[in-house]
Amino acid sequence: MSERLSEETRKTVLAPLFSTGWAMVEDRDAIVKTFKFNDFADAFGWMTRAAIWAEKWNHHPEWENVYNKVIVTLTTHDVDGLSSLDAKLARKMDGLMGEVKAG
Ligand SMILES: C[C@H](O)[C@H](O)[C@H]1CNC2=NC(N)=NC(=O)C2=N1
Repeated sequence: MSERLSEETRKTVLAPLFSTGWAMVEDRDAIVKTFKFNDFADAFGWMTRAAIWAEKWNHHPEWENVYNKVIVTLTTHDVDGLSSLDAKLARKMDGLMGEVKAG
């Protein structure tokens, strides 16, 4: 089971994610990013890849897909805040962008 990120750890773990477009959600301990693709097929293909990792790690995103956009919010419900699993999934999602054409 994952633990909530400490103040010290979150500085080092979250800073690189903020530089790739992730941001803190205003009223909760969660991060959010909008991923944009060429079209729905690319967006859904990316979601399928991300879903396989989410299931493998038993860590699931809150996300919404509107045509070529996927708005992802990551937080760890079990600890009511951010854990290292959120950072791990965020990095994976960023990495998977290399497997589809970005819009
Ligand atoms: C019972 C199950 O293992 C847990 O509810 C898992 C499933 N996926 C999860 N996903 C996320 N994002 N946070 C969790 O705390 C979480 N917990």
